[in-house]
Amino acid sequence: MAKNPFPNLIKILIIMSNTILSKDSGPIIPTTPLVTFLERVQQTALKTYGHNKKGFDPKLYVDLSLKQNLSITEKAFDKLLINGSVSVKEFDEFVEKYLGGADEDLVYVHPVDFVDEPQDFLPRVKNSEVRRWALEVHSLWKNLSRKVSDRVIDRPEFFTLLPLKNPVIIPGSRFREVYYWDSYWVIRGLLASKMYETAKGIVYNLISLIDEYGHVLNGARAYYTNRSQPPLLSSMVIDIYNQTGDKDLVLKALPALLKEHKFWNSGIHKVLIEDAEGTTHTLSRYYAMWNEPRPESSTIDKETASKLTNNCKTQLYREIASTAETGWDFSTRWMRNGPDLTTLATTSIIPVDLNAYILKMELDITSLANVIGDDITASSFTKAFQARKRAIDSIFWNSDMQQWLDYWLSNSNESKEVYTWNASGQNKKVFCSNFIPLWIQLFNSDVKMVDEVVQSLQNSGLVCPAGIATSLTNSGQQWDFPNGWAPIQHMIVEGLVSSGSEQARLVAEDIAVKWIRTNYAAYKKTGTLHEKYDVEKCGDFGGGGEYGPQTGFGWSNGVVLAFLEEFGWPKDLKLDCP
Ligand SMILES: OC[C@H]1O[C@H](O[C@H]2O[C@H](CO)[C@@H](O)[C@H](O)[C@H]2O)[C@H](O)[C@@H](O)[C@@H]1O
Repeated sequence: MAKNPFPNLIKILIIMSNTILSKDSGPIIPTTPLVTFLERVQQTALKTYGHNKKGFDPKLYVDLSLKQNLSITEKAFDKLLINGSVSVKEFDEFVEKYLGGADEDLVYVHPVDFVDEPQDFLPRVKNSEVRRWALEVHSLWKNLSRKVSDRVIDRPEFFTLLPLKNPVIIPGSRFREVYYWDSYWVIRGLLASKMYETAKGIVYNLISLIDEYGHVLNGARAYYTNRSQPPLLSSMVIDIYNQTGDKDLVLKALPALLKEHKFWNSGIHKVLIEDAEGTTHTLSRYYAMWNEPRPESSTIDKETASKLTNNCKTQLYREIASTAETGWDFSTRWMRNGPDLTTLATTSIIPVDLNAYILKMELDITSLANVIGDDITASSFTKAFQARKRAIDSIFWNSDMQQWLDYWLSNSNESKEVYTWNASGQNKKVFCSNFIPLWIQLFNSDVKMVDEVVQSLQNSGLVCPAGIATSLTNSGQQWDFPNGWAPIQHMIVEGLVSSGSEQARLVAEDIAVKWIRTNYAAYKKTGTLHEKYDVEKCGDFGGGGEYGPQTGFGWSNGVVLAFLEEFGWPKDLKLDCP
């Protein structure tokens, strides 16, 4: 990674954070003075524009940069606010004079390995219309490719963007920086596009974040240092290795993956739970190191918490940030009383998908250690994945429902070091995450069992004309029906394919076709793939996301290309929705 904007400060603050305990007794990683200042600008913008500014996006303000030193800028800002409020004209003039635009820190870069038609591109796609469209999707990588501008490298303290060394692929729209778990599907697509250098560069960037912060950040911004996102780095590394055979990547990635594994299996992320047979298991949960409003959504979080007491506010802010760590921000999946956002209880849940991802990480670390002949690591991680397999079977599996269910930790257990499993702790509500273990060979090698789980998926109501929905609850939240529509269905599909069950493969292909068609419909309407869809009607998507029209969505590109690579396209099938 390039120069650290705050040389030793971040390290000192992280060390201090281990000892600072807030009222809700979790650790905190303090944010930077620049983020705190820009949050003030954000609050003032909302107050100044009021409801006159359509589509007010709080994130825009913490993505602005400084034109001169923070102290000079803050002085000018304080002077502006001397009477408590400011006119729209004065505020606009201040922003113009002192702050740089939100899109000036990452600049366009042509990906070095992009060619219009890669050799051996999607060999299974024979249908000429689909091939033409797939090449257009492939060319969308160019729209989403960025590198950190020279100004950020020269003056990192003026920016909230973190100075990553290699180019990145961004999700698009208001998400102007690289994101952790989005990068997994982006890389799957880049591999289909044969863009190996771009894919490796992204992985090296994520590794540099582990070197610097001990975990992969939610995204590459100073305000994301206090949380991670679903841990999929090992999957990115193994997928790239399987296609390129690059051992150097493995050598560089392995130490970082070991550090990341520790992050998810120690401190607040680690949970001990004793099952019905008296065996104690170690599992992991999401838990952000933050208990204030998320800087990028501060005005929204304050509004959400406005009716609570101060103690409850602190707790809610922790839950909100922890939910952002899940990647599913927000969903009734994390609420005690959906759709009431103030009842978020993410830190009290042991999630199925997180533990499946960590088991996958353990399997990947074992394989990667074998590649470089590190027998000690391979053998200790073999034990680790076997133990987590037993834990997942014991804590999450529900044989009546034939799926794996999130486990809710009971309040009455809170003061104990080891929680006690109780059948009533399993959340019986259906989410697509209940089927994520299928992605992993240890859970998909028994064809009879896979067929039963597939049956339960098909009966669940989650399989819609647009693919697999995230939940069955219509809460208005982004990760609930009918908005919730997750790229993680790619993992379910991949698991069904690798199970070897004929029936499962047919179901997988059907889901992939639905998903591709929906994205095609979105593309025809907007010239880009879309983040959100109406799961009830293939292709009739709802409204262009929360914050206006999208300009691309990296993970959708990735999943479309990965599905086309696996299944090709049936010759006479139409791309349009039926
Ligand atoms: O700005 C609010 C939140 O935005 C992000 O979450 C959403 O977009 C991400 C980028 O595509 C995606 O990874 C995530 O799953 C989405 O819910 C961000 O990750 C949150 O931390 C942030 O608070």
